[in-house]
Amino acid sequence: MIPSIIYYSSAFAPWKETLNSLLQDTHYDYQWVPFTHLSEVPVASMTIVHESDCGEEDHPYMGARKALLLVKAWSFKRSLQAINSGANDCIAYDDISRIASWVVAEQSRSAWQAHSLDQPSSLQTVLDAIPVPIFYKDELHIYRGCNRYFCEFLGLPKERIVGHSVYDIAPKELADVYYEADQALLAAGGTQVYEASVKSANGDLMEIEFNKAVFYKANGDKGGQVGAMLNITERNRLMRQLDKASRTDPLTGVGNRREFNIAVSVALQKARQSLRATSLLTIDVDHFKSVNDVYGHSGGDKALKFLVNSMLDVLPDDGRVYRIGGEEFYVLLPNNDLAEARVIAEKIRQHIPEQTLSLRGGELAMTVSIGVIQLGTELQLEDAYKRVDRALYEAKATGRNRVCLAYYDD
Ligand SMILES: Nc1nc2c(ncn2[C@@H]2O[C@H](COP(=O)(O)OP(=O)(O)OP(=O)(O)O)[C@@H](O)[C@H]2O)c(=O)[nH]1
Repeated sequence: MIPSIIYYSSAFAPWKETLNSLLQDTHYDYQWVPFTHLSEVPVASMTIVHESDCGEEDHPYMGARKALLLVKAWSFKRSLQAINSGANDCIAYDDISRIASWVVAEQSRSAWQAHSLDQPSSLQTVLDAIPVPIFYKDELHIYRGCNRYFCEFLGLPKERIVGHSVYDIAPKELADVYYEADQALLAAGGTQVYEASVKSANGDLMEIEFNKAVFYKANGDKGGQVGAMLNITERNRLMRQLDKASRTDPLTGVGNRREFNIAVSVALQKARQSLRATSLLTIDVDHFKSVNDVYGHSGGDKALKFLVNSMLDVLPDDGRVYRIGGEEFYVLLPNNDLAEARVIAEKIRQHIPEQTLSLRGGELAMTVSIGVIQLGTELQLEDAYKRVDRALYEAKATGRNRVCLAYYDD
């Protein structure tokens, strides 16, 4: 017969021989192994630990090691406290006959458990068929089951997971985080959904959506929690890609009106905090229709891209260009007042005609008309857009290739 191993902590050593002689009357063989810290003891072992050898940091390890806690002064309250902390049972250290019956009962229970774990269940087959890592833990945070994908995700065989605490399968820093989250969910009950970055067994960093729920025993007590880990890395990547596309002008690569609306709101908020002024230029290409007429639509497209690059040449580092309409652009200057914005607008106006683009059919040089306004609060934005449009119209009406300023007092 294979001897059953009993792990024991040092303060119990003087009582070991007395217990051993009692156990000799049973039909079992026992092997004794001393330990100094519970984490050294293999999971699912029979463990006898004296309270003087056990601190609070050992509690997460107790449940997975079927720890019998021996106490100096036994009371029902003390026993309950120990069991709630993860101990399998709690007995007075000198109550040797009770300790002996615990050892025998535990040994026979383990044999039954091992037997039932070997039996495949239909629930396990269902879990294994779901292509998402799934696990369940009892109220002491011990893994009681998981599916094939959970094992693959962790890169561990099932025997290394089931019956183990999170401290047995994850580094302590991570285990502390999981343990705390599990405790919070168990205390609150119900369900919990959150996203976290997790490293899989092959080292890939994945974005995971954890869906967890507390389950209850037949008597209504909390039994533990189940968790499913949805890999949302690809979904999030696509969402980020879609979001970027929805804010970008595909022709020129600069932001569109949607991106501008977000940017102007952020700029005004920052400007209020830093007491800096923010200004806006609205820029429209002069006689752009004739560019299309002469060089064709694709020539016009090239001209628009070229124009954006020419504007960027002379913008301050924090200035941003947005394409608002066909050949109309906004330039947001988050740290410039009206006077500074006017200087920048003039630079753009002069710089653009100096740039020539070679197109099939000839060399193209363009001019632009520009309206300039210093922005007020977010509430005044609609009014500001109207006013700066009027300034642009004035630039067009008074000969084009001009900069006109907009004010609030007209
Ligand atoms: N190639 C090209 N042309 C565009 C695009 N979007 C708008 N347009 C053209 O831009 C031209 C705008 O013409 P108008 O609004 O009449 O203005 P304009 O000719 O620039 O004249 P002013 O603004 O009055 O100086 C039209 O011919 C549009 O077809 C685009 O994405 N690509």
